[in-house]
Amino acid sequence: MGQEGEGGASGRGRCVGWPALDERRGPLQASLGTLGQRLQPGMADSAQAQKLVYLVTGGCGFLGEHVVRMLLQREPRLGELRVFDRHLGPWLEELKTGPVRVTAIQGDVTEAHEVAAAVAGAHVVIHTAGLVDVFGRASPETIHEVNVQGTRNVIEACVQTGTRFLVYTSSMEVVGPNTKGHPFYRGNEDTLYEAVHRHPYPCSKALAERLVLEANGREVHGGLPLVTCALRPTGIYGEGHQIMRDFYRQGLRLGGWLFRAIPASVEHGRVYVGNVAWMHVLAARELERRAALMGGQVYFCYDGSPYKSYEDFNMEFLGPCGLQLVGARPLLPYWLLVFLAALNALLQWLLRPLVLYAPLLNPYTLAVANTTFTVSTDKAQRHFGYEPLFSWEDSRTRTILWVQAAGSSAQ
Ligand SMILES: NC(=O)C1=CN([C@@H]2O[C@H](COP(=O)(O)OP(=O)(O)OC[C@H]3O[C@@H](n4cnc5c(N)ncnc54)[C@H](O)[C@@H]3O)[C@@H](O)[C@H]2O)C=CC1
Ligand SMILES: C[C@H](CCCC(C)(C)O)[C@H]1CC[C@H]2[C@@H]3[C@H](O)CC4=CC(=O)CC[C@]4(C)[C@H]3CC[C@]12C
Repeated sequence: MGQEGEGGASGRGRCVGWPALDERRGPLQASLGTLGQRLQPGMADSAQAQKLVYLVTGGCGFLGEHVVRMLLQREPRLGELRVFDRHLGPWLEELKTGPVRVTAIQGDVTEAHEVAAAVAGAHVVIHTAGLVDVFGRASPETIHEVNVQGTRNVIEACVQTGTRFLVYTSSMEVVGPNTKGHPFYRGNEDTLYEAVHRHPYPCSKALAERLVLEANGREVHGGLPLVTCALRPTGIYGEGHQIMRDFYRQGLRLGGWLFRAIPASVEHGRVYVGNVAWMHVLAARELERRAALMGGQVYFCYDGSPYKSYEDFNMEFLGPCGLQLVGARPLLPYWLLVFLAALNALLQWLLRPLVLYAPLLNPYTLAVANTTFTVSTDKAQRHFGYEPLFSWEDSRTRTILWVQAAGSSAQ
């Protein structure tokens, strides 16, 4: 296991009301058969020029697409790129004409045999697939199944087939904000914080992250050790960010106005998607060479994005697109927001048999938006030489251009 991060913001908090890890064992072991004997990949004995097979799960999602494109642009050792997702994007077709073999695999991470087939023969797995739901769209069981059991299936597939390097997309949410609303101010991977989760999403990410870190050092098929690490993005923004697009459309519907709900003093950690993708690519590349240092470690994702409240940060992009945020202070008292959030939760529960009611405001999203959570760390730089690829100015410009295009295409 790793040498850093013990006892700090390690995400080994409590998931209130959730099953312990060992209660759900995956069926992969049984279903694999002789799959693991087909290929025995390992970068340790690879010649310098050997081309590598990468697998990106969730490769058609917001982050996954950026990871896929980043690998194609910036990973010279890439020989084949497997993109695994439940829903494949049409944009994948254009990538198939390039020099690197791109294999699109439609599959479900909860299906152990599908994961095993995709992993077999891969040198590196970047596991970004996940169910990102803090709005109550999916059931807690489904979130657990995809995020925890899906991750377990990925780990078991690596072990069975001999894949040695696994990078997991975790989340800041494995640390907090916690249910008590304690601020996490410019914290790092070692900052002490009481991680207590009640919501299914952070619970599932925390459990999955633990699985990944505990799998570090396990012997994979062929006898070599598995090397794993977890990256924890804060709130990701950039091209493809659906919530940003939704806020833009909402603002347009309201005649160009958005109304402040959260005090400007509440700082929220944000990181540009291109930099998060770059961090994944670098971590995956360096895992072999720096296995002793990086194995079993967690890294927050960070870049030069400014510390601001969630709404003020969004205005960095929505402002240049013509929207205005009304109010230097929240227009509604906080108790009223709490009441409205609770009302939304009640309505969601009452209406569930008839219709899915899943507004942005609920007790959980309000608590997250209203709690300071920012990171300040250089661990990724120290461990694997990460420097942001995109400056804040680049990230901002790229995001503005995307919001403008995405917003106008909806009109
Ligand atoms: N969006 C954010 O601000 C943050 C996201 N993350 C993590 O980053 C990862 C990617 O998130 P996003 O790109 O934002 O979400 P996304 O929803 O855009 O992408 C997730 C992808 O996973 C795929 N997927 C979902 N269930 C699957 C299944 N059962 N089998 C196969 N594929 C499946 C989806 O089809 C989708 O393409 C997730 O693991 C999430 O927890 C972490 C921190 C912040
Ligand atoms: C939707 C929230 C903002 C609405 C607040 C309102 C209704 C008062 O205007 C978003 C505020 C913070 C976001 C979350 C945060 O960025 C951390 C996340 C990490 C993840 O791993 C997944 C996404 C998210 C939970 C993100 C979701 C939207 C917010 C709650």
